[in-house]
Amino acid sequence: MGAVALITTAVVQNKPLPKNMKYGIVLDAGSSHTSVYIYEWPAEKENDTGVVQQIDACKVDGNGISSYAHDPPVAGLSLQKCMDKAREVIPEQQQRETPVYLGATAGMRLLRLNNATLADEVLSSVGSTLRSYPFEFQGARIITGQEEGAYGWITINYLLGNFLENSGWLGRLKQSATFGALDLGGASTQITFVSKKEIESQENSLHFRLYGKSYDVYTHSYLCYGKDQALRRQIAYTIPDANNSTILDPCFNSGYRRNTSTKDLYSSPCIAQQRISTAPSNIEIKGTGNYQLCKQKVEMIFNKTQCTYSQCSFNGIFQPNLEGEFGAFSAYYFVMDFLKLTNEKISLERVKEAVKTHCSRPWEEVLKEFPKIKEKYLSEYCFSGTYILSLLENGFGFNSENWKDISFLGKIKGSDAGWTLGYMLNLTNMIPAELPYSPPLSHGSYIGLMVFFSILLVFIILTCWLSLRKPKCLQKGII
Ligand SMILES: Nc1ncnc2c1ncn2[C@@H]1O[C@H](COP(=O)(O)OP(=O)(O)OP(=O)(O)O)[C@@H](O)[C@H]1O
Repeated sequence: MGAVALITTAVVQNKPLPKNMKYGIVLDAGSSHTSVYIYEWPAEKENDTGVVQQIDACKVDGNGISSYAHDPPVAGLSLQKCMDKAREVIPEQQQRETPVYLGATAGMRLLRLNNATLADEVLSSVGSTLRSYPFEFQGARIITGQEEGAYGWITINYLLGNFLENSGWLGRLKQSATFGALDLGGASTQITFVSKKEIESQENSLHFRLYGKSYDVYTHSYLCYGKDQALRRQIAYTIPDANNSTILDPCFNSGYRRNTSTKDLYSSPCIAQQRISTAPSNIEIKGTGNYQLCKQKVEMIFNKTQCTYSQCSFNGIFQPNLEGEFGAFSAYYFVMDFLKLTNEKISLERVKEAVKTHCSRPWEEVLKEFPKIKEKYLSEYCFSGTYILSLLENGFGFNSENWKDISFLGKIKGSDAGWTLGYMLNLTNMIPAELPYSPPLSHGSYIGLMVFFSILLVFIILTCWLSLRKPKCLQKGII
C-alpha cells in the first residue's frame, strides 16, 4: 500500500514502475505555465541527505497547458524544447527506466468545467508528444485540489527533513513538527496543515502514515482564488461602473493602462456570477495606485457571512485554528521576493507599508527601475501584494502575532517548493508508511557485547566459586 493511502485517485496507470529507476520527470501543467522537473534518486550511501533531489527544471514557453486547445502544434513545439532538455540531462542508458508523469492543475480544472471534451483532447494531445520520447510515460491527468494541497505539504516537509525527524522514538512521542503549506497558483490556492482539533468537514480531512508516524491533516483548495483569477474577478466587479469603457483601478500603479476584452475576461467560469450582458466589448483599465482602495475591492471576493461549522475561513469553508509554522510558495514567494519581503523578521505592519508604498509609485518609475521584468508581472505586483495580504489575513486568519510563523520559500535544498516532488514520491512509493526494520545494534556491536557478557559471566562464576570455597578451608583450619 502506498504511503499516501487516502489519495486513492493518485494512481495514474496500472503500469509497473521501471525496475532500475534513478531519475523521474514530472510535468506541472498549470494555468499560466507548464514546468518540467527532473529528479534524481540518491545514489546508495553516497548522498548524505538521503533525499530525492531536483537536478534540473525547465519552464515551457506559452500560456499554460490550455494553449494546447488553441494551437496544438505550437504548444507541442515549446513542450518539446523542455523534453529535449530532459533527454540531454538524463543519461541515455537510464532513459527507458525513467518515469514521466504529467499532472494538470487548476487551469485544466477550469477548462474541464467549461468543456470536458476539450480538456480530454488537450491531455491526449500532450500525451502523444510525451510518448514520442524514450522515457517511460506513466500518464497525464488532472489532479484534484486536495491532491495539490497534500503533495505540496509532503514536498516541503520531505525536503525540510521533518518526516524523518518525527520518525525516531522521541519524534513519535512529541507533537509532530511539520510545516503547513500555503500554495498560491494562477487559478487556485491551497492551504494544508496538521490540526490537533477535530476536522469538522470530511472533504477537508486527510490521514497519512509516513515513516511510522500518523498525521491528521487539514487541506482545502480554493478554485478561482489563484492570483490571476482573483485579478479577473476584481476587475469584473468594476465593470458595472464602467463609464465610457474606462475603469479606474486602484490595484495598478498610476499611469498604467491596459486594454482587456470582456469576452476574454468572461470566458472564465470564475466570473460566471459577475457577468453583465450590457458590458462593453473592450475596456480600458487605468491605474490609480491606491493600496487602501485596492484592498477594499479585493476583499469583495471573500464572503465571510455564512458558515455552518463552528468556524470558517471564507465562503462557508471550515478551517480549524492555524497551528505551527507555514511555508508559503509559488506566487506567494514570487511576489514577496520581488517586494523584498521574504525575511521572517519583517512584521505584518511593515509588509503592509511596503505594499502600500509600491502601489503608490508611478508606473513610469517602476518600469524604469525594473526594465527586465516581464511587464505582465511587473504591472500586477501592487494587486498581487494586496491580494496576498488579504488572502492571508482576511481569508485564512493570519495576524500580527502569527505572521512570523510564515516562511516564504522558493527552493528548499535546491528543489522547488511545489506539489510535483510529493506527487512523484507517492507514485514511486519513495515514502514508506512504516519505518523499515533496523536492528538496534550493528552486527559488530552485537558480537562485542556477547564477548563482553561472556567474560563477565566467567568472572562472576569464578568469583562465586572462590568465595564459596574459602569458608570451607577456613572451617577446616579452625577444626
Ligand atoms: N516571477 C514572477 N513574478 C510574479 N508572478 C509570477 C512569476 N512567475 C510566475 N508568476 C505567477 O505566479 C502564479 C503562480 O504560478 P504557478 O506556475 O506556480 O501556478 P500555476 O501552476 O499556473 O497555477 P495553478 O496551480 O492555479 O494552475 C501565476 O499567476 C504566474 O503567472
